Amino acid sequence: MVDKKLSGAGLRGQSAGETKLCTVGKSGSGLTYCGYDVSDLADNATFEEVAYLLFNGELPSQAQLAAYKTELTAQRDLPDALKAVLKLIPADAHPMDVMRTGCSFLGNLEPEVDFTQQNKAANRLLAAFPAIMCYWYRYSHDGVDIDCTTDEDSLGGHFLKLLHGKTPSEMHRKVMDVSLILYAEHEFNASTFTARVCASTLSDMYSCVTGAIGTLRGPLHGGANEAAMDMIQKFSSPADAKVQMALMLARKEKIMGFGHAIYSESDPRNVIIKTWSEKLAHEQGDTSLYDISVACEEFMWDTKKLFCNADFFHASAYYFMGIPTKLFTPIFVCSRLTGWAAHVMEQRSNNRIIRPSADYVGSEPRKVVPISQR
Ligand SMILES: CC(=O)SCCNC(=O)CCNC(=O)[C@H](O)C(C)(C)COP(=O)(O)OP(=O)(O)OC[C@H]1O[C@@H](n2cnc3c(N)ncnc32)[C@H](O)[C@@H]1OP(=O)(O)O
Ligand SMILES: O=C([O-])CC(=O)C(=O)O
Repeated sequence: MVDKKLSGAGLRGQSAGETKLCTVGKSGSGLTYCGYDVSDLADNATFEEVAYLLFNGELPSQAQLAAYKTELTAQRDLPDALKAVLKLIPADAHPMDVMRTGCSFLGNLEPEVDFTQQNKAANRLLAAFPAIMCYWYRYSHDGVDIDCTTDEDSLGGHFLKLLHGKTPSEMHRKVMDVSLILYAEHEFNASTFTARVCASTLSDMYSCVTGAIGTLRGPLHGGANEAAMDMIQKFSSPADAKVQMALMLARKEKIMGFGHAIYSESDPRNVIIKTWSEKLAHEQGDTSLYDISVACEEFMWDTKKLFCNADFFHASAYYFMGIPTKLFTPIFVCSRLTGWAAHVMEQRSNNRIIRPSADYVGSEPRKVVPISQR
């Protein structure tokens, strides 16, 4: 086997197509959606505006946003047949498997019959994902058959109310909204590339998204926010974090929530969610988990020059809002659905089946020896 880095393993550094949707790490850092800096969007737009931007290429006017939100709000409830399926999934199932099944099953009930329905299918999934996650969670964990509609205006607020059964604070609504914006789109990351490969065969939207969910599930990708949470909860103090992490590195373990395939200097989403994590820590009057997280960040930079990616401070931020760890990656799904669907639409608009080649490193040509002689 040749050296992974020299051989271009993981297609690193190779262009696999064009996109108008996003730039990532152009100068070591930096993230833009359709030309807008992500920090500008996080400060001055809502997640629904970002979803509209990714699907339409432009930010909405006031009237367009109002119409879009009305459309989304009307589609939040789930069909009874889907609720019945979600009720069958046990409490110890992984919620990403629930999301995958929920997406796939909805595709059976409301198929995307042809590509003129692509926006309809994408918006339906966007509106329904919080309920798919929370309906299953509340039924399997609390035995409650929740109402899948709420009076919350934003998707983030809607999710929090479904989960906690009470009206979220203004600050929690804002943090959810920012989080959904930060996770919305990221060029040809592994899950989006999965969706584009699937789209390139002219498959349907639900298949593209179902495949992408499976790819996001892994701890080297979206699953890192859960893995980071599991790790920081094991540390008793900032000093302990540094000792434990040194031991992990000595054992050649990966530290989840650090490093990135594209950014070389920093992940611009980190500073934004870190700021909110700190505010949430102060709001709830216990900064110990935030302090431990900061110690992890300092240690990884000092010892390995590795920086936090988007996932690391999302862990503590979600924790401070009372979100169970196992739902962290499904929230990523609720957001990244917008990027996936936008890429599916872009792929379809100028399609050629994605089919790279492989360098063959197997046996020389040989003949089949009859089974009795092997
Ligand atoms: C939203 C997202 O999906 S962001 C990514 C979320 N994933 C994680 O946080 C998982 C932890 N991080 C990682 O596994 C990696 O950094 C990835 C998967 C994100 C990127 O992988 P790659 O592009 O292959 O990493 P890269 O080639 O830059 O690694 C360089 C070196 O740093 C090491 N390294 C990279 N990240 C880490 C880490 N988190 N912990 C310890 N070592 C690391 C690699 O093992 C490699 O070491 P080596 O030269 O001795 O082999
Ligand atoms: O781009 C990547 O490889 C991973 C990532 O940060 C994301 O998908 O948000």
